[in-house]
Amino acid sequence: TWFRQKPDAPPLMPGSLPIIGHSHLIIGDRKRNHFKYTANIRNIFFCYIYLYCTISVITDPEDCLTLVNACYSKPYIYGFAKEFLNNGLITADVSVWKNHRKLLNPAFNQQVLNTFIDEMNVQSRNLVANLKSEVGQEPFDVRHYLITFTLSTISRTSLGLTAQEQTQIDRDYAVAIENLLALYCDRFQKVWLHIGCIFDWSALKRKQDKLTTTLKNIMNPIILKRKSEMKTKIETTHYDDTPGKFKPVLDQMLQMSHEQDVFTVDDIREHLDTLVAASYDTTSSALSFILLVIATYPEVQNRIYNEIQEVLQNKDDDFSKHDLQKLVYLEAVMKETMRLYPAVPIVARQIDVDVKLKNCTVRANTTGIIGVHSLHRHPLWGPDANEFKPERWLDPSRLPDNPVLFAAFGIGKRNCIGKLFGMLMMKTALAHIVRQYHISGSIHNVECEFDVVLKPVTNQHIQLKLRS
Ligand code: HEM
Repeated sequence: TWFRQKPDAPPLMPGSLPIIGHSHLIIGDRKRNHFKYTANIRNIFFCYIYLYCTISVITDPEDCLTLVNACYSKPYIYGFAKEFLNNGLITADVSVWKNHRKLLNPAFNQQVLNTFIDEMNVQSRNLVANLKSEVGQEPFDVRHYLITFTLSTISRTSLGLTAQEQTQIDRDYAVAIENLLALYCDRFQKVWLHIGCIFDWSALKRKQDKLTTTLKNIMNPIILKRKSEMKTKIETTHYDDTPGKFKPVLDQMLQMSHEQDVFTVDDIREHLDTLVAASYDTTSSALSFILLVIATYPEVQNRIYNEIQEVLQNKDDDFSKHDLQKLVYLEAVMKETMRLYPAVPIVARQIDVDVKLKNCTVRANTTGIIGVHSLHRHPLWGPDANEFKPERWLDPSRLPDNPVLFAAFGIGKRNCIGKLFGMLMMKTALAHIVRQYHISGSIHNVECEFDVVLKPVTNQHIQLKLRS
């Protein structure tokens, strides 16, 4: 109330009642909590407003940029994952984040990513092979196939694992990390467990400790083993540092740690766990939406298929970096889907200092929410902002001038470090799938759930037919 009384305070969202604010809008049965997509987003915003009276949802592109350039901290709920991810980029305090992000940025540049394409092809072929069991069958939920694909690709390229280590990641690590992320969501919804001393005595905390220990016990031996192998190679001058050669992110961090004395073993584990946690749910969810869109529009699917046929000389070859660059229509479809159905529909920042926006001031010690979903359907996209039109991405004059309006990977300096990685991994997988299968289904009646990311959960089934 004190904040709202200030003359330059942000306007209050409609629907607020005295004392209870917007909380009446989130009371309802399970069905109501499974809103259709747009309603679901509204629900999320209300939920936030209910939980934190001092929250501002920002949807003006210039204001969004002003805010993310002024504030790099994350709100306190990110602290739920601190015990597990600590100095990892998502949860790190600003001083550590600035330093580590600068060090890690080169590990995700285009040159390095090009060396990951072979592995992406291998994992995409595995995905296509796994999907074979669904060909000609009833409609099915593709999500768990996509999770397996994403997890294998990210762990192979980040960790460079042996087949045996990879099996453990696919089996034990995947289950534990999924359970841990679900646990954070559970805590988020039980507001009383936000209070540290109450949470510390809860069954949820005991479960969290067990899962965190399991995950640390899987990752730590992998790092220590590789560290000692690398040390031996460096000491015996057998270490191959040829530029352009595949080097997993783990090896890049170990090399930095050796040469610049920067990362501890704990830091490295936290970064690797963060990469897995930040990538597998987001990427598999984005891929689910894209497959659903491709399934919905047969003419779009045909155009993608024809583009693939034109680009590949030998129809069964792997996709090279040049082939992938030429798949411009596929990329347009990916971006347009991420615009209409962003896997991360909101991004949050802790506001550390008063920030003056165009028409109001958001106060220090409150939370700012960047409304990604609203930016993506902003009137600046034109009168067809709510329509699926991939062609707009092929003609720069049809795109809004302000790039902030596409925020699927966040905006500003603390945006997604895996943006290019995610796009490359998804493009390779989609090209392999569309080349092999004809997909049918519909996105129109899909209902979504929002936990860590937004994902399709009802009416999301697709069907596959082998292409002749
Ligand atoms: C389609 C796939 C993906 C989507 C939609 C996505 C989206 C996002 C978004 C919206 C953020 C938050 C930015 C912010 O707070 O402003 C983020 C952060 C992050 N993402 Fe992604 N991401 C994807 C894939 C990946 C992949 C493949 C990786 C790893 C290789 C990754 C690693 C990260 C990390 C480490 C952060 C934290 C960055 C920081 O705070 O410096 N993401 N991502």
